[in-house]
Amino acid sequence: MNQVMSESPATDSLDRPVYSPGLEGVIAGESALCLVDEGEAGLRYRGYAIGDLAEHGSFEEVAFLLLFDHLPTAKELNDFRGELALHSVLPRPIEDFLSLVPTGAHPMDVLRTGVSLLGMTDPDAADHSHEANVRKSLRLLAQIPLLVSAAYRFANAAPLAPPHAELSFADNLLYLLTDRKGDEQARAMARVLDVSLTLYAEHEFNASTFAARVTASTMTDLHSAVTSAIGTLKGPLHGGANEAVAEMFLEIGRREQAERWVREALASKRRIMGFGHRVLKKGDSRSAIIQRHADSLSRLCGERRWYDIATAVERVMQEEKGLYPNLDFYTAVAYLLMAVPRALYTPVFVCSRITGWCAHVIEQQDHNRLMRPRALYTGPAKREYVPLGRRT
Ligand SMILES: CC(=O)SCCNC(=O)CCNC(=O)[C@H](O)C(C)(C)COP(=O)(O)OP(=O)(O)OC[C@H]1O[C@@H](n2cnc3c(N)ncnc32)[C@H](O)[C@@H]1OP(=O)(O)O
Ligand SMILES: O=C([O-])CC(=O)C(=O)O
Repeated sequence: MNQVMSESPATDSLDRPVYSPGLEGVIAGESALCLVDEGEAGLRYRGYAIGDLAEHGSFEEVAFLLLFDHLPTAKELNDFRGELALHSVLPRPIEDFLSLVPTGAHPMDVLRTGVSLLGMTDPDAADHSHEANVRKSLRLLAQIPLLVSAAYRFANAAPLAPPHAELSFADNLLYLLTDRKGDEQARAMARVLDVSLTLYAEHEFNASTFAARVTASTMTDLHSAVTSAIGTLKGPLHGGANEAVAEMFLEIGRREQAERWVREALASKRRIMGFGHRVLKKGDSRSAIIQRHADSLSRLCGERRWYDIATAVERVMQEEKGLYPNLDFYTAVAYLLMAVPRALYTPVFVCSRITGWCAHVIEQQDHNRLMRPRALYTGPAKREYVPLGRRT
């Protein structure tokens, strides 16, 4: 603890408890994982600038940094990759579970239940220590891409894809999601996917991470906290937005239709997915990074349609609402180019954010205080109980 916190709730000038709808602006805890700053400091993971990590690092380095507090040496990175390869296997009950999934279930729902099941089969299921939490985190990081891929392939009666231990995390994920690996386009796609995984890995007390920390603060198991987080990420105001952005691009169809589509949507009070942010009111620095990569990938693939629609939508949103794109917006352009199945966009977010969630759960439980805020009561005052037989 750097600061001494007052034990009584914060009050305003009239001595009323401070209430902020949606907890906007509320400091709800301490964390050494991520700095979200709209000023010069920008976005940093454990002190490292996001631009440096995305452009010069790899997602595996970022995952190691978040879980172990320092950037890995070459040997540590090699050992980390080896350990992930070792854990790249799904236990038998997962296969049985996939055969029971109802047709048409969303992969995020399959993932939520699948991770819950992984919690029951984890060799450290009964151990909630720091060391066990780290081991569980590594297993989840290795298992989630397999679960995402298996769920999708099972639902589409496609053969399961085995993981390739010699591939990087992003190369392997691209292969699991799209069957692509090795050629020039696939290498460029995997590089952009790697950047997007780095950008998605961590973002302070966003809704899903906060849900994970609230759950973890009861000192329950790590898989329970991750299950809470997956359910929270799924919503379209949070991680579900990346899939919704792609749906919007498909609905718009052609660049020439973008302006009219957006103006009509705004006139009918629709929210435009991929714009706005609770904290980043002057723009999301991650967006410029993924936009640059989506642009180069569009050129390489000779497919400008999605990028052109996106820039047209962005221009109208700037003019009409003064709102900036968030990370989900140009990420959808990149994933469309990679031909990632749309229902897997938010599960790909999970493949990355699992690192941030696990690091937060570990941090929460290492310095725990139960999260239990208060509510401002708005219900009726005293009411007399009327026995059932006399109620009209
Ligand atoms: C990785 C991530 O999770 S990033 C977020 C992904 N989510 C999305 O892209 C969904 C679309 N965006 C939104 O719904 C919002 O911007 C949120 C939920 C992300 C943040 O919202 P808040 O901080 O609560 O902003 P709030 O809802 O108060 O909006 C402020 C104003 O901007 C408008 N606004 C905000 N976002 C949008 C949007 N995407 N489209 C249209 N108008 C918007 C609101 O209608 C409101 O206008 P008003 O003052 O005229 O009523
Ligand atoms: O911080 C937030 O509220 C949402 C977000 O951008 C993220 O989770 O990456």
